[in-house]
Amino acid sequence: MTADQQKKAAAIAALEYVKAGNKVGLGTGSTANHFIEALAEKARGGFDVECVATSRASFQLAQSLGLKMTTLEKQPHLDVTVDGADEFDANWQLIKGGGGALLVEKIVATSSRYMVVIADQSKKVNALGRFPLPVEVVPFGVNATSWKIDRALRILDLKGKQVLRLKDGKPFVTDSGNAIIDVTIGHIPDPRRLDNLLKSIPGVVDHGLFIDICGIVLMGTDDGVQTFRKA
Ligand SMILES: O=C[C@H](O)[C@H](O)[C@H](O)COP(=O)(O)O
Repeated sequence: MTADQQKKAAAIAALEYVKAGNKVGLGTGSTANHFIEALAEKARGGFDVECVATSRASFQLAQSLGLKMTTLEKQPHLDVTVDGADEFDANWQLIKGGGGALLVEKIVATSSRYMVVIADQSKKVNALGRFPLPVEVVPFGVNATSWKIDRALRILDLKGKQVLRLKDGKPFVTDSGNAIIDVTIGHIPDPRRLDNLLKSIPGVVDHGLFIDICGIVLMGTDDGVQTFRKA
């Protein structure tokens, strides 16, 4: 199976976690797109759900496929969010934000009774940190914020190589109007502590560590979809 086929298999398996009448958070990215397509197909058959998207791209896709859309303002409590991830570990901790949607994804996921992550098997890691950690920052004072990120890493005896994310040669702008600094760290021994330290920096809006947010991971493999579920 290709990685994309694994993503699709996981996305289809996630349909089982959505019940008729549910308010559903729709993730962002190539894996989440498979889920949006699968859910839209089910909805065309009369399955009634209302969805909140985590990005403009997901909103457009979902709407174009006929899914009934709402907003978190109108529906602040969702039943389930289904989203992809850049990495997940054995404790259901994640790194997300490769597509730049981490802030809204985290708001939507934490407004849901539970979050289901769908992934191909390349996303499973022994320890978080192989994927550069996306940190969403306010554009004002970005160099000062970057220095404070460095200081936070040093407190944990970590070093990180920071790169301002670009798109078409210009700073990438998130749906919320912020910039992203991608921080290559390597093995993150204490993601929870890093989460707290980064969140305490003025100028950091949020970051891609999703700690204690996800309870179920569905991973596509060559032998079918494997379920990792928190007890
Ligand atoms: O910002 C983007 C999201 O966090 C994505 O869910 C994540 O990057 C995984 O994307 P993909 O499913 O395309 O690998």
